[in-house]
Amino acid sequence: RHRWGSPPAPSQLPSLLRFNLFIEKIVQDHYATFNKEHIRDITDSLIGHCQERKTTGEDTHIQLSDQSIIAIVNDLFGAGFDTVTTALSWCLMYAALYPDIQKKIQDELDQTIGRERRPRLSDRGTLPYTEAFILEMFRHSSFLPFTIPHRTTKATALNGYYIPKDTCVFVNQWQVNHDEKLWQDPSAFKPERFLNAAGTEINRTESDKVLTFGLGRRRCIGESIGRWEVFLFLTTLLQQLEFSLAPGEAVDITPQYGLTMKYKKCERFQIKGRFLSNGSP
Ligand code: HEM
Repeated sequence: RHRWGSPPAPSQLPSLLRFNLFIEKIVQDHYATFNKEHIRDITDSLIGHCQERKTTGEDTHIQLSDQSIIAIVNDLFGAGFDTVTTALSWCLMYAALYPDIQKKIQDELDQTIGRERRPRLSDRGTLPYTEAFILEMFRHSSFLPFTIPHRTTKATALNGYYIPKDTCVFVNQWQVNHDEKLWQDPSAFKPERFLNAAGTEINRTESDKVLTFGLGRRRCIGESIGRWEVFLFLTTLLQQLEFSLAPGEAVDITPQYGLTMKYKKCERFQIKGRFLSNGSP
């Protein structure tokens, strides 16, 4: 089965097979080294859950087969890997395109965390400009333009629209994130739009309008971990490194249509260490 529902095109099969084998091997390695006293990650936790049910003889209907464990790990990798790496690549692109904005993030990191230690998850509430930048990256790129297609299980009405049973429904997140009725100058990249006037706090009314993780019962289950990952990787990178466009590098950030949209062209960034006295990479 293709990651998110639709059947794979024949050209995708080899990489999908490789992906499945890759996950299968991870699960096998976990089985081989499993120790219920030392749960290392979600794969261990699923195996533990499975074995516990086997030994206690609990309701076998809910028992997970080994094959389902592979499928669940597969889904989590599939849904959680490309999304977070795509978010990070857009973060770096906006940082390189807007050096002043990148500098504001780095000033905030220098003032709040300093240079002696690496950023931690617990720093997140103390870096409003960085948080505003991440929100603006999600809004402006809208790299997941649509949510997963779902099907109505019964006829319903929404905002005065009648939707028959068995209709395919999904949300156009890109439209919401660029709606001129909701946003001032939606095509501009402005992290400040999410800050209060003093620049010290996130304006929750504005941030709640950004649509990135879907809506309702089938919204993303990895939202929280996804936001934390983007925060931690981005702050760790920008604390240490400065990203810029390489001279003569052809850059085209037109999003390429797909499940997650990547920018069209940028082969490399120029990267400098921030703490090296001669500034060399
Ligand atoms: C920046 C990161 C991420 C973004 C933007 C994102 C976005 C989304 C979106 C738009 C959906 C579809 C929601 C809908 O159809 O209404 C979704 C579903 C899902 N996401 Fe994420 N996601 C991210 C990270 C993750 C991570 C890290 C995981 C797992 C650890 C994950 C697991 C899932 C799963 C399992 C679903 C399907 C949920 C269901 O059908 O009930 N996602 N995600």
